[in-house]
Amino acid sequence: MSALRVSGLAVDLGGRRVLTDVDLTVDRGELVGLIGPNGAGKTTLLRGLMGLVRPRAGVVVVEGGQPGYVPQRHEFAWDFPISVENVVMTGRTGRLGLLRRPGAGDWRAVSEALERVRMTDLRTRPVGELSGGQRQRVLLARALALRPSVLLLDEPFTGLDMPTQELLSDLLLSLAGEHAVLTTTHDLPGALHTCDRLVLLNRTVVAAGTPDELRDERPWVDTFGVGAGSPLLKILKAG
Ligand SMILES: Nc1ncnc2c1ncn2[C@@H]1O[C@H](COP(=O)(O)OP(=O)(O)OP(=O)(O)O)[C@@H](O)[C@H]1O
Repeated sequence: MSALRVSGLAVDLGGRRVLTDVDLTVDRGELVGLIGPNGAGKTTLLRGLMGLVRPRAGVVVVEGGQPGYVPQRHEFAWDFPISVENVVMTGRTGRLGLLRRPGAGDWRAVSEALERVRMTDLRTRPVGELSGGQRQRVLLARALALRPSVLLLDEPFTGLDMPTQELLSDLLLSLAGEHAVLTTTHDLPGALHTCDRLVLLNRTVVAAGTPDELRDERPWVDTFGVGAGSPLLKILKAG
């Protein structure tokens, strides 16, 4: 049984159909890349899987109930005066409720999550002082603090330098050992190199498969609407 199962998902925003008839699965042990042009509905799909937008139709089944969610970095208020470990604790506030103080078990989950992303040394640092790569790891730890089976990440590589991207992609690969990981990305070469499977999305799933199974140009042309000489297709050939 897949850790994440989506079937027939449709989402309307502002009176317009943004996603239609989306089917996908992600198994524990898989790192799956969600790829598509700007406006394809990638973020909307992740938000639909999180229950942040109400689907018009379809079924979403998530092992363990709630996925861990890593939003785009710019969506987080980094200038708020709060330490790394307290940001990671907010990943559990849904569990805590408003009136209960964090208990030993909550702090243990936070410590484990910080250890997993190798941020323990910086746990008391104000988040406003962190680099982009460190911030990305804090958001990942915040998602891990819930100990989810399914991890959803929205463009985690954007704005990171190459070595930091490589570190993060190694981290995601190792997390995929114990989780089902679905990540949106515009880094096509990175996705072809790293992901177990790719899902090409443009309002619906145009194609899905391993990078090897997606060597053919057709689904990429259909997804991105590019012409024959497009650099995107050259990346595909080079990969
Ligand atoms: N709150 C909203 N109200 C109405 N339309 C919206 C809303 N949020 C997003 N949309 C529209 O839904 C479509 C999908 O947007 P979404 O952000 O999911 O795309 P995306 O694939 O994540 O794009 P990008 O790669 O640019 O991040 C776009 O046409 C966008 O304009």
